[in-house]
Amino acid sequence: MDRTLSAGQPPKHGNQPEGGQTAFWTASNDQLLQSLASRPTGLSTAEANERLNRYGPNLAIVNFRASLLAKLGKRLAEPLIAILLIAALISGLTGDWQSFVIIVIIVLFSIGLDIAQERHAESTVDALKRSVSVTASVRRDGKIIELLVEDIVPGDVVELRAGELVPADGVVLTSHEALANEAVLTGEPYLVEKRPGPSVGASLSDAFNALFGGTSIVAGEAVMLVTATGGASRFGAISASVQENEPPTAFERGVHALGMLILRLTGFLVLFVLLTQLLHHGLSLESFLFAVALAVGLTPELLPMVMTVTLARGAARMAERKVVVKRLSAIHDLGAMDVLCTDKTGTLTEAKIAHVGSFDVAGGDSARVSELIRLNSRFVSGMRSNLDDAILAGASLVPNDGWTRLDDLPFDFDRRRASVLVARAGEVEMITKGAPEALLDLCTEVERADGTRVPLDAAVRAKFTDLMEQKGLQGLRLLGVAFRPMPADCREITMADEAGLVLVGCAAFVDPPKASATDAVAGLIAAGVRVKIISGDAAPVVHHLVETLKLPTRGIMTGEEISGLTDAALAARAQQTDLFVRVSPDQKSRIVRALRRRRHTVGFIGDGINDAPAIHAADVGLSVEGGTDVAREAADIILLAPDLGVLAAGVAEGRRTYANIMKYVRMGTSSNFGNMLSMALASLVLPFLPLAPFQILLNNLIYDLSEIGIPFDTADKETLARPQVWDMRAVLRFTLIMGPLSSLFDITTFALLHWGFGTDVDTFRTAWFVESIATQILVIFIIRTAKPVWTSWPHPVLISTSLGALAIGLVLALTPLGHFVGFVAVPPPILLAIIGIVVLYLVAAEGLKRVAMRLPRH
Ligand SMILES: Nc1ncnc2c1ncn2[C@@H]1O[C@H](COP(=O)(O)OP(=O)(O)OP(=O)(O)O)[C@@H](O)[C@H]1O
Ligand SMILES: [Mg+2]
Repeated sequence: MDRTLSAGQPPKHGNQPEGGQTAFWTASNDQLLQSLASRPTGLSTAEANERLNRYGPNLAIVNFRASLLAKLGKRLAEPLIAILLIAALISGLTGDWQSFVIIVIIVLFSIGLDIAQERHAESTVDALKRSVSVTASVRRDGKIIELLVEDIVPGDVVELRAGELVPADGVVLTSHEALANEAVLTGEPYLVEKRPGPSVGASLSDAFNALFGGTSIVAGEAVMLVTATGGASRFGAISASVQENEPPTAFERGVHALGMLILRLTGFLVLFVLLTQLLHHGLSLESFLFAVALAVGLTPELLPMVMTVTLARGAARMAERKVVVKRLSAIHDLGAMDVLCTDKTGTLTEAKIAHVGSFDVAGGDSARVSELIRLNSRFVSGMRSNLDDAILAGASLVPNDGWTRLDDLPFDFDRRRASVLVARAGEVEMITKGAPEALLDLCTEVERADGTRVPLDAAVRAKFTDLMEQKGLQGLRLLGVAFRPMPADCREITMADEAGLVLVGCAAFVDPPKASATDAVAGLIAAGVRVKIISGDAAPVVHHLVETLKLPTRGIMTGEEISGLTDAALAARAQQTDLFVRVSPDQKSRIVRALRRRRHTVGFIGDGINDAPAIHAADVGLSVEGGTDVAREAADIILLAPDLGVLAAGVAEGRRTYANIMKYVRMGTSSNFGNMLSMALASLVLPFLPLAPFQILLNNLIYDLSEIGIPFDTADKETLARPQVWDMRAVLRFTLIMGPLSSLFDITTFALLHWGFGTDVDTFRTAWFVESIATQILVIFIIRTAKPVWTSWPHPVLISTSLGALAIGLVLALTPLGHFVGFVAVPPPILLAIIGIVVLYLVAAEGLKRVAMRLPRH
């Protein structure tokens, strides 16, 4: 079999089964270049365009956005809608065309609204996502260009650096200490070294020369030849299934559980009504249709629409404040978030790092330190950090000092250092820079200002440690600098060479604190969000920052302490601690998981490679526009302006979303449910049905209309002031208080009409219709807020949809138009009595809601 050929000819669409892909990594690079008709300098634009047409875009999920038809199909299959459609069918078959038409309108209305809103939401989110999409450096026409990942084709040659995502499947052409994180593919947290092949084994674990789309480079650099893109790549198939089964948020689970509960209650109620009707009046078509109409009335068919619209509006509003939401449901998590973890650079500081000086072991100014650290930064490969930029800021670009680079060991966040091997006039030296405390442990000697070397004894060590502490407390970030003379024939270095070093001193950097952070943190704390700082930097620097910004924090833990703790012990400690210093990337995510174990809803904001695992582990992962690709890819939300202040606005948005969905839920569980329940009960006592089946449906349709405005509503300051988490007990409490209240007034109405006024069937139904519509709709103004109704003003859209729907209902019931649906003129005394009951109900609801909405005590 010609495996190289099939690797070069990926299918245009479709998911190849995992493992169904050939082991392209067993072919030599020359073979692959040949079969892909490519060369190390890359493709030409013409070739690339032709291939883009042939193979399609490099998207993990081809046509993931389902077609309109598929969306329609999905919705028609939902149980709620299925119930409605069966009901319509039965009505139609039994000749009840009015019910048939009304149910069909309800279905079309709810599905149409839902799909339209979802499409709108998708296009909003897609546009936003595109604005933060990831690019790759591709060799085209002999130049290096930044290209959207989706435009990459088989045969492309891509340059990868630490912090970047691998955009497609391919092989390593050349590499320099490249380490890949393939956890998405293998589940293994270890970093895998990548170097040119071919490899001999066909299994995934042998593929040291293969790079897979969706994994990332965390250290070093590599140049890759793309062999498969889009759905033909290995990760394409996996991510398609992952994406579809994204686990629901706690909030979505709660809403779903409630939906199922209502569904079950509905089933029970319908059977109950059917049975009693059967016993009382024998089998009748009308009572059957009545039961069906009750079921329709009980279904919260607008819930999906309310969820999508509130989220999409939330996303759009957040976009205005330069916050891009990649995963819509993250808005819920943001509203529920009660702990925010942040790294230091960029969020709490300006990330404008400047190299302000260097000192030797005795604390004196040192030009030697500056010279060595510059050599290191100049020759080191891999990710260029902002510290390197600061070091090289003043230096000339191509200094003619005779030094040449032989080899290097790029920076990674676990070693926290970087080394270069350099030579000049036969003299070979390794120069290492990194976190000074750790560097100190690798040193055996120190170089003094006069150039002499002395052993690094306890006294020197203590003095130097003291010095670092002092400088750190002044807010200076430090990088230690050391060197090691190497044999003249040395051409390569390994990690084992990073020992027996000669310490020279430290370079000092400033990164000004961000003044706006003080208010932003205060705002978050006032909103019930605890802020924790998780930094790879040293304790004194973080302390200084916290003091300068006057951040209220308690407790501190170091990475060293954390590494000695079990997950359970860490969970207990992490809750009480706000500062974490010298932590590794892995520890950042351990802290996040520990806090989640303690039932906190945790946010994590960061920009580096070292933050990506924690961003991924958090309930809501946040990154910033300038962050590394891996961090931005792992994030659910991206801040275009790295400002914690906008985050407070995002949190408020999440809570508003939550509040509005709760309004719909409360309406459904109390007034609507109460009404339907009353009707079921009344049907047992009354010699006739309280409403004709299609009148119930009409009632339901008008009620639905009144609720379209809910997603637009405003939320009270009090609601925005604390994290909002789905609380089933609170929902049940509300239902058990407000539901019976509504039933009480319904039954009073029944009694008054039937026994008090002794009305005939049609008058009864007309009057009941008016009472039912008015109470159901108007109560929204009461239960939309926990505050006295007159102190909280609803959004104009909600006012108009509610009052508009009410007007339609009243016109239908009280004007000659009502004759078409079986209504008659209601005598004024009855009308007055109904108005009285409605007013009394609203007053009672206003009085009781405080009890019903009282927060559970923690
Ligand atoms: N380019 C580099 N070369 C050598 N050492 C480095 C380099 N960059 C960072 N370090 C060391 O690694 C440590 C951790 O890196 P860094 O401070 O970026 O972590 P972090 O968790 O992102 O911190 P922050 O909270 O400031 O964002 C630094 O304090 C420094 O000692
Ligand atoms: Mg950082």
